[in-house]
Amino acid sequence: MDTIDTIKEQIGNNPVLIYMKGAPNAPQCGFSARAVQALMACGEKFAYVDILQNPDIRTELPKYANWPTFPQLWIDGELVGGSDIIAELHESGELATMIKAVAKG
Ligand SMILES: N[C@@H](CCC(=O)N[C@@H](CS)C(=O)NCC(=O)O)C(=O)O
Repeated sequence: MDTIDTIKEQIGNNPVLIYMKGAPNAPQCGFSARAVQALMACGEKFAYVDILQNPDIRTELPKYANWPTFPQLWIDGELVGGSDIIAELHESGELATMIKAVAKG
């Protein structure tokens, strides 16, 4: 499978998905750490892809998403944004609402 197909499958199969550096319990970048903390605070399950372990995705996703950096949060197949947007949505309470809506189908 080529990298873009892999990305499409990941985004399509996981209602809440974060592309990040490292893992949620061991983030390898402050931006990823901040983003994943906000996600964990919402209390729902989410999927992640460690782009440091997947260099092809690190190269291809920014072009596919038209978003240059990581982390990237995808909810219900749509790009939400990076750590700045995630932090804003978390502070306003919208992040939990968005995630709970998807988690409950
Ligand atoms: N303001 C950005 C900061 C994210 C950022 O600058 N990420 C950098 C450093 S982790 C990045 O992904 N660079 C490209 C790369 O490392 O492939 C956000 O809101 O997410």
